Amino acid sequence: MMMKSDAPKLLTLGFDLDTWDGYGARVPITTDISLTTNSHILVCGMSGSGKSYYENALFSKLVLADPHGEFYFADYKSEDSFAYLRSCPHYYAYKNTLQALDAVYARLNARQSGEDESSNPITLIWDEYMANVLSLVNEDKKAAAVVMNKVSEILLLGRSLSVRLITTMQRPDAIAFPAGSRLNYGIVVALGAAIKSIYEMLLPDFMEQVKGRVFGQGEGVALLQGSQLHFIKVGTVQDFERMRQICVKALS
Ligand SMILES: Nc1ncnc2c1ncn2[C@@H]1O[C@H](COP(=O)(O)OP(=O)(O)OP(=O)(O)O)[C@@H](O)[C@H]1O
Repeated sequence: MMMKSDAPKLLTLGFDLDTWDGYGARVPITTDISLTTNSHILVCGMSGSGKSYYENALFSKLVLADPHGEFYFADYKSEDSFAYLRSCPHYYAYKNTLQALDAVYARLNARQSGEDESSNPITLIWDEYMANVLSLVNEDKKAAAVVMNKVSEILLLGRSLSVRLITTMQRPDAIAFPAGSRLNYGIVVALGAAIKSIYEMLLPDFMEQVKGRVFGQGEGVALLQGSQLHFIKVGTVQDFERMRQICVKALS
């Protein structure tokens, strides 16, 4: 049997934006990422909103929160933000991103069948998921559907099997998440300009609270478990070298 620990494990998502801007105080916004909660994370925002910067910072914080975690990184765009990860065995760029998905999906299936009795958290971080899916759809619709179904299965079944998905994209259109699986992101972060159509998809019940808000780069909203809305500021990374070392080690 999988041995599961449901002790709370806290991940800091950012800092309360209004307290920071109003009083200069950094009040962390944290969330439980133990097996008792749904800790799939969706990060979205337009180009330049600070997604990649946030992803690096979040990745290193997650490694510290999940010291026994296993990590895979799929980097579809494969540009400079994650270049330092290129030599890591669990880093998969451009056309190889599906290998990361297949590795994680196989682990999900092995845990589901009972063949794999481990329960340490397995996390797949997938940068530019939507762009990757759109490109697959253009190449081969059936193959793209298989990929989207695997992603949906991870979103639907991952929590209890300790398999987590973190995806970033500009617009999280429902088309890339069959069977309504987008609802299974327990943590949703939208950075930068408040795009009404994106908020309507992700925060339909919170439109009044976000009305009139303006967000700059590295600022935005975080919705936790579909019910707690926060306005967050990512803040600056204090020690890039240490952050990179933590991420490299996690993918090695
Ligand atoms: N919180 C932050 N603090 C300081 N600089 C930031 C922050 N967020 C982003 N930046 C800087 O802003 C620029 C754009 O950020 P980033 O590349 O993360 O955006 P992006 O949303 O990933 O854009 P794209 O989708 O085009 O890759 C980068 O130079 C990055 O270093």
